[in-house]
Amino acid sequence: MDSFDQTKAYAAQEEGTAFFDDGREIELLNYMYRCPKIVNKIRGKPSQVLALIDEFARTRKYLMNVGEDKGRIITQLIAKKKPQVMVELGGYVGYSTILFADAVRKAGGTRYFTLERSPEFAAIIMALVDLAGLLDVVKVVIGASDESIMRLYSTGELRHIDLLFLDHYKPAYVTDLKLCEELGLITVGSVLAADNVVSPGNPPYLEYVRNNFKARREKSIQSGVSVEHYEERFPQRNVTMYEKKFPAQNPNFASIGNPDLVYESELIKSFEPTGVPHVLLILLSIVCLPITILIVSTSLVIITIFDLISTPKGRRGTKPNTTTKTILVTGVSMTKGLTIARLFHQNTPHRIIGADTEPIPFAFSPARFSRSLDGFYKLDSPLESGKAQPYVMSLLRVIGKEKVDLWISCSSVVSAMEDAEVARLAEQQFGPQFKAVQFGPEFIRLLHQKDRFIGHVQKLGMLTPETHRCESGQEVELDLLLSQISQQQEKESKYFILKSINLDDCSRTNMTTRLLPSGPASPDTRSYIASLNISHQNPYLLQEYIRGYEYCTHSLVVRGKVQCFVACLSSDMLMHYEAIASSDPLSKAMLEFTETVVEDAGKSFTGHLSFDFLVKGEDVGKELKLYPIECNPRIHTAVVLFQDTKDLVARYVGVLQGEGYEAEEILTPRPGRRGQCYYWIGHDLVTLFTLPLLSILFGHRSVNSGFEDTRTFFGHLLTWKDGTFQFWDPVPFLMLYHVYWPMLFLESLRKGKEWTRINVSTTKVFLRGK
Ligand SMILES: C[S@@+](CC[C@H](N)C(=O)[O-])C[C@H]1O[C@@H](n2cnc3c(N)ncnc32)[C@H](O)[C@@H]1O
Repeated sequence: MDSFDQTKAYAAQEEGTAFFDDGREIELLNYMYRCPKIVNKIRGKPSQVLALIDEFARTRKYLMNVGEDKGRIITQLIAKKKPQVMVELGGYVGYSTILFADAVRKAGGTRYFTLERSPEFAAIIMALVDLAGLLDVVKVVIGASDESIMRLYSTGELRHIDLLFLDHYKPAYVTDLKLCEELGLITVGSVLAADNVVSPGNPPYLEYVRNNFKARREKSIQSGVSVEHYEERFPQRNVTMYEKKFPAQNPNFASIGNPDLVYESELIKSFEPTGVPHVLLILLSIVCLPITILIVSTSLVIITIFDLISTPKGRRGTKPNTTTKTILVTGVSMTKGLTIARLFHQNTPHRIIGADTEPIPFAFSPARFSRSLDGFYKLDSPLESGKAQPYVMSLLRVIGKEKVDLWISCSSVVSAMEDAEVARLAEQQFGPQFKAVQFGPEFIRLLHQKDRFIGHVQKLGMLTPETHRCESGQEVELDLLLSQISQQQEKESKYFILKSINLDDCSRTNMTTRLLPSGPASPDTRSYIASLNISHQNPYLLQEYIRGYEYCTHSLVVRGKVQCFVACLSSDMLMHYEAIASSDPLSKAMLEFTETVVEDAGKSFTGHLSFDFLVKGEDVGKELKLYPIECNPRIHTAVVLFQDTKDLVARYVGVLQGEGYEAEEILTPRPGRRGQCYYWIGHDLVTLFTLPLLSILFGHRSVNSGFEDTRTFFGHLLTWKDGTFQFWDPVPFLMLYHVYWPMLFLESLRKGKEWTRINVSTTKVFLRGK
């Protein structure tokens, strides 16, 4: 972001409410018209009218205008989105009206509505808009915003809003937005720009536009169509700001909004989890270090005493005998791998070897320090070298050197194909005594790629979202059109999203998705499609957008039989996992789907398998419809739900035993002492504790809403289970938060990169270059 030019600063904003409506607006009007020569010079020239308003605000009195800096962000948005119709809530003296209406006209737009409650201010807007020569596009609408919206809608003057700028009474942002949604003025493709949502803050607005479909649906069911008041969630000064001028600011219309609309949101100048400065996170790690040391040393002392007084159960020091096997677990830096290694350590006499890549020197894998491992190997990363060979070779070397009997592959998406190749090569090289929990290359090729997987599910005769593989922008447009023609009988119109087929999970997080309506592509849709550079080398999947909850599953398959299974609500961003009861019809339906895929694959199918589904019809009495959207033929973090299920190891050991040893009954997670909810404290500490606290401190959030998050944080701390911390094996936790992450943050600081997303459970950080 460019730095702010101090010479352009407005006069300081006066304390209290006396920074507007004290005669200064009329003073401004006189200032603008004080000299006929100046008036003639600036008439019809919006930029010069704005320059004179800026001059007044700099040299005379402060004005609560959007200003040059923030104004530029919106004019750039206008140039990009080219709205035909733009609406502004809160016009004041017309600064933003002139700036944006000029930009809209230049971008080919035809109408700019500015809604201003004060008749005096509205009169000033009219006078200045006239001076700027913009009366042909601008319509000044006097009255409370919701009444004006309703009137413009019912008279037919306003049918659709392409761009909505919210800059009026903060508690009315959500109620007005909902009204626009319900009236169909805001639809898919509409763009919202809201001022002051970060500072002084507008939590209800941010919450509303950022809620996913599920949260919006729940919220809309809870609040129904009652008139919502958000005043208590704002600092007093935001609520009373216009009190003198408009004593009552209650919403006049109860609106449910349109819960089916999901917004993409972007914060400019933010205090959000995404991109929290590395320094802050390093500081947090330092501040928490004494507490972690206290907890870890206490558990170490207790374990040592316990080990001394009890008959040693551990296998360290005991000589391996013929029944002791060597188990290799890859991906042990991630919670999923560590969970498997720990379960083996606690419940079998076998030797456990861990292996994983380490992104930079000194960012030691936390698993190196786990009591569960008898050895650790660093693998060459396929990401760093850009080649599969070094990774494959390093893994084969470990298998050979350690004479591994069973390899449990828990690696991540970046080595999906490589792991399958290692399994094939190792079976050839080390003979039938070597076994792997890893599907072979033929299965990975079928399931890993999104389009092949959907095709395969269709072949099995199961439901899928409408999906098209597209190798050019024209193909996308044609498919959107054909879809509309084929669905003319249906009441509901379909929306689509575009997913890159080549992108892996890491790149996917940086991808912005847009909802595309079926039918002829609008210029906006067309330019979005063009921006993706879809080609034969860069194919995309045009997939029907299913409005529903997203679920994921995890299963272990041995020789074509499902051995363990769990389903939960997708929680990629929240990092909270809670199992759905195996008796739940939804869980049963997902298991049935899994079994159909597994059965089709036959007896050579051994590995971890997980699916992502979107689900429609969960309401009582409706037909449940599962739409598989992706298959991940590898272990899922949801395996953490098996942390207290010791029978799981027997299912893995079954791989070493011959055919016929597979259990008939499918294992589901056994609830631990703290139930079946897992979280990662590092994630919650930042998102639910530190950031809300900082936001309150900087006045970005009201105390009430900030404390709501803090309460949730303590609730998790007391009743949920951390994915990494185990009392008998506490050092990986210490290393994760006080060595691994700080090293990674220091490295990204050195490289000048910002992070966009952190996954504490998989120890992955996604960076964006500056
Ligand atoms: C921050 S100022 C707008 C500044 C303006 N957008 C600009 O940048 O030049 C907020 C304006 O919203 C108006 N306002 C407050 N409550 C309103 C409501 N319910 N409906 C319409 N306007 C309202 C106030 O009178 C004030 O003029």
